[in-house]
Amino acid sequence: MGADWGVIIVAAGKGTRMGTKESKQYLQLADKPILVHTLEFFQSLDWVKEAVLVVGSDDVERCRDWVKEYGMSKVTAVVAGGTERQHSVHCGLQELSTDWVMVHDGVRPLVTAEAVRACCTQAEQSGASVLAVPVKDTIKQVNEAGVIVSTPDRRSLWAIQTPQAFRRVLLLEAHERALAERFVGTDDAMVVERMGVNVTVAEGEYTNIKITTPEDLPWAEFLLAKRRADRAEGKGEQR
Ligand SMILES: Nc1ccn([C@@H]2O[C@H](COP(=O)(O)OP(=O)(O)OP(=O)(O)O)[C@@H](O)[C@H]2O)c(=O)n1
Ligand SMILES: C[C@](O)(CO)[C@H](O)COP(=O)(O)O
Repeated sequence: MGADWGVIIVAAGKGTRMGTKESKQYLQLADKPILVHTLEFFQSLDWVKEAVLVVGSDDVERCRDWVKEYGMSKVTAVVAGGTERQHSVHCGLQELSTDWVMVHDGVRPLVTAEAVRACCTQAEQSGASVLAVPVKDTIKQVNEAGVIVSTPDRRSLWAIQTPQAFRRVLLLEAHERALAERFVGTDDAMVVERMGVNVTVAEGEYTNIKITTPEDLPWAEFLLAKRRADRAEGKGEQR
């Protein structure tokens, strides 16, 4: 990686689909809250110089305490997010000064350095790149009556993940425009794509799951335990 990078970790969601009283990013995964795993991961990447954490307004103080407690020296700001994920990213963007930025979901704690490196390397070449994996199932488009209306060619379908990596000025301009035009998308690539800018995909890993619904939790526990066991045997990524 030629450049210094910053990362915005968005964790201001309510976790409605998880259905727990405590928002999912604060649930325990093995020995630590999910969000702490994610923060520790980015703290460990040598090309990441700055991190901004975006959380719900009621959680800012406890997260600032965690940043101190867990020694997250790269976290330069903990700020309150907005009503939609996109608004939370916009809040985080105001706090970053690096030329290159990644946006990452706080609830994707199992991303690997190899995948993030691939995404950042590709972004430095193309200006905008996101991690993604080819879709493994046959996908159908279904209408309101439950009837299949089309079967898109699977070879062109990718499941999009984070991090999503961009030149900061590009992402800022795209977010400002989306805000002014009241466009709300489900990821950052969408706000950049609509400006007519090409966003490339970098192939990631199926294990970079977004913890979304209750069945994701035991799956994440398993993947984390396996990764730790592999590391103890000197296999896989060491950090
Ligand atoms: N207003 C929001 C909404 C989401 N997020 C963050 O964006 C990431 C991906 O969103 P998702 O998995 O959809 O999380 P939630 O919005 O919390 O989940 P749900 O849609 O089930 O309520 C999460 O880390 C979430 O905290 C955010 O920072 N601000
Ligand atoms: C950005 C994302 O992680 C890509 O998969 C996703 O769009 C996040 O939010 P969602 O609410 O689950 O769509």
